[in-house]
Amino acid sequence: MAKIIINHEKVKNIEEIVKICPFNALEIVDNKLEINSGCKMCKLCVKKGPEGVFEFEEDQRVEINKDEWRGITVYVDHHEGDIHPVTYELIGKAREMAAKINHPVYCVFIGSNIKDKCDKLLSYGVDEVFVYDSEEFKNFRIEPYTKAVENFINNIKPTIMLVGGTTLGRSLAPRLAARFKTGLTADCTILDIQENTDLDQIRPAFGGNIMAHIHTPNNRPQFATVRYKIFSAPQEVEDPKGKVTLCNVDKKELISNINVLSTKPKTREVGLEDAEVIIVASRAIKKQEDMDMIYKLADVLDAQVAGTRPLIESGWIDAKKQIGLSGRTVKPKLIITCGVSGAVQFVAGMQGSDYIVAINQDEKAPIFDVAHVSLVGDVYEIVPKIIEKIEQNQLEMAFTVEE
Ligand SMILES: Cc1cc2nc3c(=O)[nH]c(=O)nc-3n(C[C@H](O)[C@H](O)[C@H](O)COP(=O)(O)OP(=O)(O)OC[C@H]3O[C@@H](n4cnc5c(N)ncnc54)[C@H](O)[C@@H]3O)c2cc1C
Repeated sequence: MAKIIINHEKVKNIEEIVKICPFNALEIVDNKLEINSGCKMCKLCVKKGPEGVFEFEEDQRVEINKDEWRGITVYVDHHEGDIHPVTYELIGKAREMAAKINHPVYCVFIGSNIKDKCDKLLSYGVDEVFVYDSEEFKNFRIEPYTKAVENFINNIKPTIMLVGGTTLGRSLAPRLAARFKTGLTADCTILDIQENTDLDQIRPAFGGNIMAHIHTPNNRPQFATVRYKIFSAPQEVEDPKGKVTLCNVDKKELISNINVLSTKPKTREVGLEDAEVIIVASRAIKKQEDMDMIYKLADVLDAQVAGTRPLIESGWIDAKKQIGLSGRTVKPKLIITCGVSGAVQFVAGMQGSDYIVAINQDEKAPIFDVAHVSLVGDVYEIVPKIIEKIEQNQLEMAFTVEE
């Protein structure tokens, strides 16, 4: 890591020097100039400070041998052996990338009494599942789980680690990346691989206004988290050939400061992510009472109702029903957007939907760029017409007439 060094013997006017830093990272401690944790490494002090006081020192970069790191690994996210579907989606992406560089696909599976759950992973075409099955892993506790994955990485040296962007994954992946002093890109929306095994990690940045392309060229493994429903689960293979390898970590290494006294299962809500049909309300809906029209449409299509951020902010819809960059990512079979403009931050959360029907009175609305069916007109006229047609059992007509 790079650092900034202070040559104290060259410091003359200490009060003036501390003013240089716009982040207040320079301070006087016991009459001595110090750099605190507010330092952003902007190097302004080096450029603007008195000559010779500050020096920027970059560590010598140690070249890694990329050939020593083989395999794309998916961390198996589960609760008591019940595997989270994001795991299968990541296996699909891992297989696709592994085929390009001729690497194997691995899973690392940590828990208690989980050995017999490996068949499902193998059925998705995984080459090898590394299982850490022990009483110590009964409940997720960050320290022992980190230790097990650390053990796996040290032994197998995978070039990539893919982790679901779940509550658990978001806790585990950064800790591991820090332990291996390597990069982690959170919430990737696109992943690809280069011939030299560098991972192309693409995700929206700066409020969704740009797509950042991130690489980790000098470190291994490369960590990425991906939210549920970004990728699709692959087809199961007919004749799985992968194998299961049991692994162990010395119990002395599995010390935790967390003692789980009891656990209470939370009843799983059917979230937006699971909906097959979604109706999206937007700022085009003028009054809260008008939401009845949206709920009616949802009712006849057996759909869930979601909203754009302004609607959530108005309090008309629960925050869990927000679609987009700062909300949920969905991939339903059908999504009908009612007056949504199609801001990038919204589209980022739904563009993978199978069939997108968009209603907007502005024919230039960006939502039409991703829509399969574009209905240009007033949402207050079109939605009742769709409801009427569906009630008359003319679902297909509802769209073809207005197309
Ligand atoms: C960091 C950041 C994160 C964000 N995250 C999210 C997010 O997760 N989700 C999200 O939704 N937004 C998010 N936003 C906000 C986003 O930029 C947009 O402001 C928002 O999506 C717009 O919502 P809207 O389409 O309802 O409203 P508007 O953009 O105001 O669009 C209203 C649309 O309604 C149409 N219209 C009006 N009346 C009618 C009518 N009678 N019939 C038909 N059409 C009509 C108009 O033509 C217009 O296109 C985020 C913004 C930032 C900066």
